[in-house]
Amino acid sequence: MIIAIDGPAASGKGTLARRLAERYRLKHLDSGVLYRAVAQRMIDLGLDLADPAAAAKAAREIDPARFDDPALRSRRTGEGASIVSAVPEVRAALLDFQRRFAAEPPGAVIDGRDIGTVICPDADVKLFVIASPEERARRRALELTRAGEPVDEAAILLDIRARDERDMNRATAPLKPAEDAIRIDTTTLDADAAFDAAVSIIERRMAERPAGADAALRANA
Ligand SMILES: Nc1ncnc2c1ncn2[C@@H]1O[C@H](COP(=O)(O)OP(=O)(O)O)[C@@H](O)[C@H]1O
Ligand SMILES: Nc1ccn([C@@H]2O[C@H](COP(=O)(O)OP(=O)(O)O)[C@@H](O)[C@H]2O)c(=O)n1
Repeated sequence: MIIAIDGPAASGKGTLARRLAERYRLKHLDSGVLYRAVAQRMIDLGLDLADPAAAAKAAREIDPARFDDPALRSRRTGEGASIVSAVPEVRAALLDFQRRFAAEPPGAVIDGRDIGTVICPDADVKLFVIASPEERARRRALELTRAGEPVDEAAILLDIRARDERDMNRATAPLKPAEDAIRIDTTTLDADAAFDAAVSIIERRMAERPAGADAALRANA
């Protein structure tokens, strides 16, 4: 069973993905961490984030052991991730890792920008999670402040809008819903309500499928 969750920055994808992975006992991958790791490596080495060749090299050198590094969650690294993620060679270098992760049993919940469209086009369920830019800026500002990086919400809103623009308009794997994705607007939903909405979509999808197709998932849930 593969659940693909895409959507813009701070829409609540990761929170939802973690909870769904727990509920259905699937593995979880926050694919954004891969792009953040590329940007962080470049920042650590003092490289120019706008240099595509350097970004492609950094993408081949990232170390999964560092994915938990809190530095990856910083505002600067998130911005950097959005810049390096537009480089086709960076995306190509990170493709295998994600496909292998998805293919390993018992299946996975993966969140990002292109999971339902490029990484796992055959995912069993595709969700596209959105929220208004203002609400996303409020959430991200709160999150960064709690993590010890006090920020100005107005500046975060500008970051979010710039990131949406870059992510939606790049030539390779732009942020967009897959044709068969189901949207969840979390602007007025708290994390529990977003989770309930997702579970009912997944249960409905399972009920529509031929008997036995989701036996493993039912057994896990
Ligand atoms: N439905 C929600 N309502 C309010 N806050 C949320 C909701 N979902 C997530 N959050 C909070 O918003 C921030 C961004 O959520 P996250 O799941 O990391 O988003 P994304 O993975 O889309 O960037 C986190 O601090 C998280 O706790
Ligand atoms: N599957 C993905 C995941 C992230 N990304 C890029 O990586 C950046 C950081 O992703 P993220 O998911 O960690 O960002 P947030 O949504 O948590 O702010 C995004 O702005 C995208 O540009 C991507 O291009 N494709």
